[in-house]
Amino acid sequence: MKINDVSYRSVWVDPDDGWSVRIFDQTRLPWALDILRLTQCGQVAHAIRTMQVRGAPLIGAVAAYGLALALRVDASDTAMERDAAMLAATRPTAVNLGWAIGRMLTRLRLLAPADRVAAAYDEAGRICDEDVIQNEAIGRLGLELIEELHRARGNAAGPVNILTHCNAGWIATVDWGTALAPIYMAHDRGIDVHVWVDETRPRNQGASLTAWELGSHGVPHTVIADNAGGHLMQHGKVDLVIVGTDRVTRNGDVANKIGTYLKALAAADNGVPFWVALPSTTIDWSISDGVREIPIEERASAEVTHISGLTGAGQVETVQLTPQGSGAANPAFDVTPARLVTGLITERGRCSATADGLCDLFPEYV
Ligand SMILES: CSC[C@@H](O)[C@@H](O)C(=O)COP(=O)(O)O
Repeated sequence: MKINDVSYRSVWVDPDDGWSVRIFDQTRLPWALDILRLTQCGQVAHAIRTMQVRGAPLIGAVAAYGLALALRVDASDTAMERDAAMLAATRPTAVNLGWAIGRMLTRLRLLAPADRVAAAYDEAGRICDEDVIQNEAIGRLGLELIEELHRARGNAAGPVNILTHCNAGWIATVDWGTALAPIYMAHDRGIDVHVWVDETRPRNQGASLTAWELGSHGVPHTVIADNAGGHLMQHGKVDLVIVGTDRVTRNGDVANKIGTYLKALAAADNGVPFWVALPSTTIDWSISDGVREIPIEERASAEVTHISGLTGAGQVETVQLTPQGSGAANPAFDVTPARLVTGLITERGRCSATADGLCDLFPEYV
């Protein structure tokens, strides 16, 4: 995607030195566009844990480069296995992280230590390139959905109103995004779209990241408090919900940012289609029951008790919202049962959120 007419991916190898890894510091967006240079595996782990990089596909891609950085220091079997396990444990819910590390190890274990660094950069690059191709395909296939809705409503009916939660845009992936890819393509084709952006407490990925992305691309959008979606749906102001996901079970249960489940309930109650966009790297074929089997990340309570923003003087400031002594819990994801999901948009096509639907598209996993 472009920022100020310059094309970027959300992770890349520094072209000047050919080995260090560049990312945007997403904890500074939308207030500052800081590009970080990562030179050590430990820095990559820190970036993932502190959410300088976040979003399921992106943390997998960045962790892959983290392993390449680790191998530059020590490419022995013991060190490689240790560093891979450390990177894989940085965040528990998004399956893309374990998938990317597993794919790296599958290739690297076959090689002598001396051959591992070059192969690791090559494999991490492939993971990134494939992510871009998959997300572009999701964009095209999701665009058909928006076009169908647009045709059914007729041009005079005003914009197609789409609600999204958290940030499943290009900075949550290597490029394009998942939930936002169809929206970018619809907008680029001249379809009148408007996005309701859930603020997505506690870390506000909607208010800060999705709003920034959509604004930078010129897509009309409105930020809403997390609790507003149900009301808007009751009043016919949402035509479609599209969200991303961090892990989908083989029967179509969907883990995504905390609050997604409540949006799915409200959508079901109001007959609003609720679609989930994902690359196949987000499917966990080993589990079926999302509520029982998907590990849900519990993050620091300070993310709930405090909030950051820009002061009138242009400084980023963090302030406390809660009284001293009030405890806070911070489950970072929830699971939307498959029965509440209208369908899944993958790089191979759209399907129902069922084992049959997924297996028809991905027969190699039956
Ligand atoms: C294309 S990204 C899909 C999900 O990763 C996204 O919706 C999400 O929940 C991200 O959570 P985050 O905690 O910001 O990493």
